[in-house]
Amino acid sequence: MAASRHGGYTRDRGFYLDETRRMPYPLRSRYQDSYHCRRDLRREPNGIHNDYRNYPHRNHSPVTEKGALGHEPGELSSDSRLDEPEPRRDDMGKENGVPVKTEENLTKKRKFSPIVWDRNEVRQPDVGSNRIDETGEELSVAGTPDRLLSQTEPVSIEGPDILAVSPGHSGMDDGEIELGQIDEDEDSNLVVRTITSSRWAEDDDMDIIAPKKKRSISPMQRDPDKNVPTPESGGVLTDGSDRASSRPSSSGRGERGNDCAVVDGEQRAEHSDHSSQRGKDSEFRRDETPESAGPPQRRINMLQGCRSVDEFERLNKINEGTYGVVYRARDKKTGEIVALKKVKMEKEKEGFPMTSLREINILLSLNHPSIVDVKEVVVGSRLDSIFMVMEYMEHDLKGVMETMKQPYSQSEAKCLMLQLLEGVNYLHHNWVLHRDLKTSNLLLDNSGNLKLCDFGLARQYGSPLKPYTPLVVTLWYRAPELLLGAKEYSTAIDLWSVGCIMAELLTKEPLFDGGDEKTQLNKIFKTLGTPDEKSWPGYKNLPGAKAAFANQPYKLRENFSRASFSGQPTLSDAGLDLLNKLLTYDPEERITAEEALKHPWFSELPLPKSKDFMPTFPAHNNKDRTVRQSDEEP
Ligand SMILES: Nc1ncnc2c1ncn2[C@@H]1O[C@H](COP(=O)(O)OP(=O)(O)OP(=O)(O)O)[C@@H](O)[C@H]1O
Repeated sequence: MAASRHGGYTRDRGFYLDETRRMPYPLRSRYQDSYHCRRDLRREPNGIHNDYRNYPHRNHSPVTEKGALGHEPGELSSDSRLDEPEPRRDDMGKENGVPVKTEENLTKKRKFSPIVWDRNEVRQPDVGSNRIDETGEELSVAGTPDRLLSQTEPVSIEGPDILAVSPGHSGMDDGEIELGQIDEDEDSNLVVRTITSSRWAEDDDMDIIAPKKKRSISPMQRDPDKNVPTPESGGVLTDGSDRASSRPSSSGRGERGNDCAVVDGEQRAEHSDHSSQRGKDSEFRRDETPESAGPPQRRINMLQGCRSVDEFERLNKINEGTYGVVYRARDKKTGEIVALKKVKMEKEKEGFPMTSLREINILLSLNHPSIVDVKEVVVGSRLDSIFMVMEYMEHDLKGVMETMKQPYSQSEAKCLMLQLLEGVNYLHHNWVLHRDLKTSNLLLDNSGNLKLCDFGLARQYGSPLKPYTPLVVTLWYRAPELLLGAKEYSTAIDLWSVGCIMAELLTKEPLFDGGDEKTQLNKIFKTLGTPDEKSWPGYKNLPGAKAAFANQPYKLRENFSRASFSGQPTLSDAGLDLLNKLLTYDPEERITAEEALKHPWFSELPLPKSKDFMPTFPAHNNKDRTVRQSDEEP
């Protein structure tokens, strides 16, 4: 496969990255110390990557007279973004001795993100049989042969070691979180990984989590050609020193303990302080995002010592999705209102559902204001059910838009889009594809915060590459490459969904609301024009492109031609440009989240509305009513 804008993998060179920015933070910090370090990485004295200076708001000129330039109430003032003292820059273009991103080296930077592709041939192990691992220990393999391909395939949880989840990293790949999963390395050696062999798990931690069965696999699986650790190869931890340095901050994070959820109080406090501070600030400041602080290091022993769900008073059912029922609940001890997502287990005969395990692991490893926070995992009173305790958000975007009379204005849409893109950018920088971005998976609170939820389809990606199903992403938000059966896909699929969401914010109508895949494609082509080899090189080779589609012209502009409620155009030319870039057919050419955040639409008038001035909505269905057992389990 040739080099790609969104990633690269060749048989000869294996998976390669041109920039360490695509690596999970611990990986990145390690690489920044090595010769792989890129010139354009800004590195703070504490080793944390920080690229806030490229935040779009920083580039536009100050507005001196608020309101005179047509600001809507609550729009961000440019002045406030220029308050921070500029660091000293020396002759070599370094700030405080650190190379700095400049327009020049930014444009030179190659844009790579790892690509995910399907492999047609997957050698499957004898499932159900036991295997001998490298240590000579017999390992039991649970699950079914096609579990690597299945999103919903449950795996059995067996033994004390696999009750432990060590999610304190951004780079948990399936090989690590899927218990008892067989992984296939480049040399076709089958390796059984357990959760405790996560690349962030330290030996001593493993002793605590799994004192009886310590299964060792090589913690550093390297790309065979480049000798480079990759997310899916599970490699970061080569030795103790690497381990130490791979953690963005070792201070107090991931302290071991016997509690179910060992969350460092200081870090948690930092996060909530941070969130509330962000709520107060009327601007987005890239330098404040926890992205720069790296993912938290948390460790959960899922069943041992977990709090019981009885410690929460269930107030009302919020919603029921495919994978779980979500309740609003009150922590009896602290009085805190939380969301409890009950993991659906009824249909799972063979153990804990994979999607839920994946969601819990991924959410626990992430830490960003635009990603819903999972506080802990609790168990049902009969120990037969699992609940995720999440921060409570009053609304989801889908519900809110159903009640709105008018669509969001441009400045409101910009406020939401920035938060959405920040979240997606954070995910992609941490090698996570969400794969199910849609309005019902975007939570809103009455302080103007937007957060991504539902990571049931999310997964880590990287190398060695594994087969991923194209049947991801709810139809309306599904990228054309998935609809046309592309065998490889990457971060670009999430950006397509973001484009659909952007259009929906501004029109209040789903952009492409097909009832089946063919209709969905037809609706896309009707608006964006039918793709061809010129607009999308390689299009003709896609399995679905063999079908004859009528030749349609491009007419996206028409969707936004009418004036908005406020008399302004629903979408400016710059806004249309961003939308076009998000809805670009060729995934290689589709804009990345990082690029989108710098798009001029965000810095032109009307400026993004401050969160403080975003519309609020009455909480629906929130009349406190304790949910009885009969409500919960019919
Ligand atoms: N933390 C939260 N606070 C408030 N409401 C929430 C929260 N998490 C989820 N919800 C509500 O529950 C709904 C379903 O949640 P979620 O999408 O996580 O479940 P799911 O079973 O994975 O859904 P899906 O069928 O979309 O896959 C959301 O659309 C939202 O309305």
